[in-house]
Parts: sequence; structure tokens; C-alpha cells
Amino acid sequence: MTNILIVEARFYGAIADAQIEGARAALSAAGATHDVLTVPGALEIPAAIAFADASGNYDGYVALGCVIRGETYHFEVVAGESARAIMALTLDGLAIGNGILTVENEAQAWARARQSEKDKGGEAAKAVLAMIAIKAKFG
Ligand SMILES: Nc1c(NC[C@H](O)[C@H](O)[C@H](O)CO)[nH]c(=O)[nH]c1=O
Ligand SMILES: CC(=O)[C@@H](O)COP(=O)(O)O
Repeated sequence: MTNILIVEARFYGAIADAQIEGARAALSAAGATHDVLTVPGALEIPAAIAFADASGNYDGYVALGCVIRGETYHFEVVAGESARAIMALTLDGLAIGNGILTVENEAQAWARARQSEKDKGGEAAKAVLAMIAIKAKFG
């Protein structure tokens, strides 16, 4: 049984609630089990995944969060560094679906958070399941 850890950054709680619905629906449809771990913000997601991976309990991870541009360069730091660190973990052999939204405003976030044609949470869940299969194919 494939077991996934969803690591959700709840910086924007209502958006996080919508995102996780799509991820959960996709994982359930695929017959995968999952746990949920909550972190404060997107910058904490990569370390939380690394910490959890040490347990050996998970076949893969779904990263969920929402980074909305503000007035300062901090958007680039949070959006860029969370993505870079997640990519580094994948290159270390972890299967991770990155569903962290990096958007200009809340409207763009909502258009991608709910289960709709732009369901990034569901997309990230499907991506990690695909990568688990690819990883298994090559041993
Ligand atoms: N501005 C956003 C943040 N900022 C917080 C950081 O992610 C981090 O928690 C803090 O710097 C402490 O280490 N996080 C988001 O997820 N989304 C944002 O829009
Ligand atoms: C992405 C962020 O860190 C952002 O929400 C912070 O807003 P600001 O750049 O106005 O401090």
C-alpha cells in the first residue's frame, strides 16, 4: 500500500483547506493512504519532508502551500527557496509532488486551490504517485 505524507503550509489557512481537498481526493482515488503534517510556511516544507523521510514511513510526499507576492523581495525568497529545496530533495531520490502556489494575489490562488481544472493539489498528488512508479521501475 502506497503511503504518502502531505506537508501543508498553513500560511493562508482557508486556501490550505481547499488545496488539501484536491490532494486527498487524488490520493484516495489511487488507493493510496496518507498522513498530513502542518508547518507554518512554505519555507518549512523542505525540512519537514527531510525530517519525516528519516522515519522510513512514506513512499512520497505532497508539498502544499500558497505564496502570495507582497511588497518586498521576500516573495522571491519564499517561492524560490522552497521550490529549490524541494527540487534538491527530489534529486536526492525522494518522490515529491510540489503543489505550492506562487501567485500575485488571492484570486489567482483560489483559481488554483479548489478541485477544478487548475487543481494544483490534485496535480501534485498525481505527480508524486507517478514518480513513485518511475522510481520503482528503475529500482
Ligand atoms: N509570505 C509567505 C510565507 N512566509 C513565511 C515563510 O514561509 C516562513 O514561515 C517564515 O519565513 C519563517 O521561517 N509563507 C508562505 O507559505 N506564504 C507566504 O505568502
Ligand atoms: C511572500 C511573502 O513573504 C509576502 O507575503 C510578504 O509580504 P511583504 O513582502 O509585503 O512583507
